[in-house]
Amino acid sequence: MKVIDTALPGVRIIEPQVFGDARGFFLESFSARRYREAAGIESDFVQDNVSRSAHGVLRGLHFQRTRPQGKLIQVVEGAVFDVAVDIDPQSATFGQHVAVELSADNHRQIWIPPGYAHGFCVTSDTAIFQYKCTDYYDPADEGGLAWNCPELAIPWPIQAPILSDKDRRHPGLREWTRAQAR
Ligand SMILES: Cc1cn([C@H]2C[C@H](O)[C@@H](COP(=O)(O)OP(=O)(O)O[C@H]3O[C@@H](C)C(=O)[C@@H](O)[C@H]3O)O2)c(=O)[nH]c1=O
Repeated sequence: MKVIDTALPGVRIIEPQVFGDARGFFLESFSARRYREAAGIESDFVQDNVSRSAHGVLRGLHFQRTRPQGKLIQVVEGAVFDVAVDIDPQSATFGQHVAVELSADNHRQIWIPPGYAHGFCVTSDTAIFQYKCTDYYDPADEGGLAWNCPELAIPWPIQAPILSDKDRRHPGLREWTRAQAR
């Protein structure tokens, strides 16, 4: 498998080895020892999630405030534009993002360590999105940032995405940072 570093500390793109034959293909989507040795993922995953979304759906930007989740993400049907944002005010890359296409065709995964905001939008007719998490979901701990915050300047490939009510109400980076400092 191939591991590609990104501009954000610890955020890595992983290309699993794909074994194709006349029947289709096979790949290992996670293996604790190899992902630790090759990609530096030490984590114990405790929760696996699957979501299905239609074209133009955007979920994000999400994080958990006190129990941040590391996420190992892949798409098993369709394609998404996936984004991680550095939300650590002490970080040299605070406010910067990494974006990658994850699709059922390119088999790419992204590893986002705990402490980043994450979101994606669906560029295919539908997408099935699958991810492993290093901590449990806690609705009381959820935080969010506005997907279209001008300071983040994320080049989303979709202009008028379909959002949840919750995702329409998130603050921008500056407002969120100010609220943290209080
Ligand atoms: C995320 C999550 C949601 N839920 C429930 C809560 C709610 O009723 C329903 C839908 O929740 P949401 O609207 O928050 O789902 P969604 O917008 O898909 O949330 C996800 O977005 C992506 C971008 C992430 O990074 C994930 O960590 C997660 O925040 O599912 C769980 O039971 N467990 C979970 O782990």
